[in-house]
Amino acid sequence: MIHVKLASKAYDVVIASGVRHQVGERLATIWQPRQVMIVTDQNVGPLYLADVSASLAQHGFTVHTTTVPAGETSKSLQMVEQIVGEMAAYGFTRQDAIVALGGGVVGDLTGVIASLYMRGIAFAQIATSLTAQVDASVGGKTAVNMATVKNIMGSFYQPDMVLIDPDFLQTLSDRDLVEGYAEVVKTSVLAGGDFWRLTGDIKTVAAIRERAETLITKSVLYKRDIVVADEKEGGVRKYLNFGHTLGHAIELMAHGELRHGEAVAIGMVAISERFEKAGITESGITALLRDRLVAVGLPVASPLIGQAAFYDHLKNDKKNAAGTLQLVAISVPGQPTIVQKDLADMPAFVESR
Ligand SMILES: NC(=O)c1ccc[n+]([C@@H]2O[C@H](COP(=O)([O-])OP(=O)(O)OC[C@H]3O[C@@H](n4cnc5c(N)ncnc54)[C@H](O)[C@@H]3O)[C@@H](O)[C@H]2O)c1
Ligand SMILES: O=C(O)C(=O)C[C@@H](O)[C@H](O)[C@H](O)COP(=O)(O)O
Ligand SMILES: [Zn+2]
Repeated sequence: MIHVKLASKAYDVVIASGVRHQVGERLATIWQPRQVMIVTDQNVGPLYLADVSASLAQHGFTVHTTTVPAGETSKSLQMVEQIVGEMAAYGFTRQDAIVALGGGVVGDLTGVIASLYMRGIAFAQIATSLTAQVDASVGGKTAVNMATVKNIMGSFYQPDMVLIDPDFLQTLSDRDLVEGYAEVVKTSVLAGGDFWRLTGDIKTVAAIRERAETLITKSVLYKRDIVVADEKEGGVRKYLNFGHTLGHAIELMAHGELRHGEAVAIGMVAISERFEKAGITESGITALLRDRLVAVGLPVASPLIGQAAFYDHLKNDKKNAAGTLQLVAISVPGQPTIVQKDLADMPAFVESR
């Protein structure tokens, strides 16, 4: 159990094999009986929705469910409106609750609805993908997309509880597992030390599966400490965006061909390469980073980088202030830093490797 204690709110992240069968009893420790809307997707629902619904019903909750199409397109305002409409039709009030059962897409979407419905209702995350378990379910970033801008609408809205069962990963495809592992590598290079050494030992997809619980725990602990220090990304939380400024541009330009973590893998290597050339990242770090990603089959390059549309997307980065981007660089593993760069200078910087 990892406790997240923020100024405004505190909650537990429970990481335990089998916790997927205890959803009702866990949530009954923090919530009175009430209506609960479970949001899931078309892949996760058939596998786990019946069990989770039954567990909640056994503990006195009145359960409703809604299932969205799997994939990034469900992170839309239209989906928010549809589910808010369903909740209103069931008579959900401020005393009721919403539960995300799925990966990062379902978690981000459900978080937006939780923060908007009657200006905010109780919210829990049951994280089923590696991305959700190591990153998305913790820290309260919620968001939906426009076709041309990633995560453009959202909020900081913390869950009341996060349940992470590593056994969910048994049904996750290798591609989706490896995508989540990109965020693990991100966190390990930010953290340095033992965590960075651990990802250096992982050479196969099987090894990710074998070490999943350790990787989840280390990732959540690191993210917890960052979020507690800086909930709303005024300072150190920006580090969690390593690889994302370029990664989000690549993800959008790939029109669904690349998963979030795959684009972040490309983004991390691209930015690290440029900062190494500029002498900000110690020589040799990019190769170490690239090797870890390549070992498990992640992409590390893309012809999309440097195309005209690529520079257009950079201006939508949330770390853009008055035309100056704040880019995350790694000096050495364990020592991230922010480097300011004018948007106008980005083409030269990107061409500089
Ligand atoms: N809020 C945050 O801090 C944060 C952090 C990282 C990523 N994200 C967001 O998360 C999203 C990516 O998350 P994701 O990689 O989980 O994508 P996803 O939610 O689309 O899940 C990936 C695929 O795996 C399936 N799936 C999930 N769990 C499964 C299971 N146990 N068994 C079988 N199939 C399963 C899903 O149906 C989907 O097809 C992106 O939108 C990204 O922007 C948010
Ligand atoms: O929790 C955070 O803070 C992160 O930046 C985690 C990222 O992995 C995640 O992809 C996040 O959604 C990116 O947020 P954005 O602010 O760049 O939209
Ligand atoms: Zn991410």
